[in-house]
Amino acid sequence: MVLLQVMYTDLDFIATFNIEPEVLQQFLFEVYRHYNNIPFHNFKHCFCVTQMMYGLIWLTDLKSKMENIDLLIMLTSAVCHDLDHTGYNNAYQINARTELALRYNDISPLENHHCAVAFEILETRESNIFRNLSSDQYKRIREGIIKCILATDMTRHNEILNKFKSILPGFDFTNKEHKDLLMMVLIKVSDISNEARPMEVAEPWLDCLLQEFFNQSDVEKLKGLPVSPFMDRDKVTKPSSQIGFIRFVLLPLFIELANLFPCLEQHIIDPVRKALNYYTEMEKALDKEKQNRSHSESGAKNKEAADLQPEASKPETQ
Ligand SMILES: Nc1nc2c(ncn2[C@@H]2O[C@@H]3COP(=O)(O)O[C@H]3[C@H]2O)c(=O)[nH]1
Ligand SMILES: [Zn+2]
Repeated sequence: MVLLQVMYTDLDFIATFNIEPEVLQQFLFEVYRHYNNIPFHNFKHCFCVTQMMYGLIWLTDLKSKMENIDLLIMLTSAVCHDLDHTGYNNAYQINARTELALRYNDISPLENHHCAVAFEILETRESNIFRNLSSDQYKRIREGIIKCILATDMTRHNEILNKFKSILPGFDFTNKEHKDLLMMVLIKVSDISNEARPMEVAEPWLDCLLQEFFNQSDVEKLKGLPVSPFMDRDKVTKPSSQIGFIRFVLLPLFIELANLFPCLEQHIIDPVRKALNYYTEMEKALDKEKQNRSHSESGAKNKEAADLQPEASKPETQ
């Protein structure tokens, strides 16, 4: 929590937006309290995503390209983006007809909820870090945070990526539509950036994600609900989960962002390519192990069959 405070201070938010330190502390404490103790979507995930956003802001020198209020929107969106996640994704919410799905009519139920919880925290004066801003500024921040948090729904991934691609050739930091899309891409990149971290950090995060996935699919099986194949413990392995995700989701997104900010190539694309190699090797090793196992199993079966044959029909041994 202290480190998050440092990020707000470091980016000059405290001074620019007149945020009192006790209010920031109270806000961050409320945020902390509203993350659940679940394997993946917990406060540590919130911290990692915020830290990545903070790192990206500095690496791309966004301070010189965007207004401070936009940076405040991005960092606060990262902090709040998974508030009160219960460990069950939107597909589950919709299929199980949970309270959230009913409340939000199946439209990004989780993301709508994360955002609503954020603004509930901000409704309390003691934890409202925006309380010294004008109503126009508050309005702009609210609109921005809603846009950013709702952009983290992965069912909108292609829509957002394609729009971003289409504006990239003439990207203009003074164009609101362009800036909004960049902010959405930045939170998306931060949200799914674990594989850009060192392997010792990334792999345990994958274990946590799979634990949450498997838990969901176990419950879905018990309740007779549809099970997503990428969450099924009988179908998924670590490499099978990561190879497709890195190839078809991470790299295409990260490459577009690096088109705008070439310095990111070394920071986010190189490590992700390394991770892809790592999981490809792991896949090969698993395949080999599987082959060996099936060979030895079929060898054992043959031997069993041979042992069951009558003496006369057994092959001659020398
Ligand atoms: N397979 C895989 N999925 C991921 C990884 N990181 C994030 N995701 C998925 O991307 C989603 C982003 O939004 P959520 O946090 O709701 O849930 C996340 C996961 O479903 C990863 O490293 N591997
Ligand atoms: Zn997240």
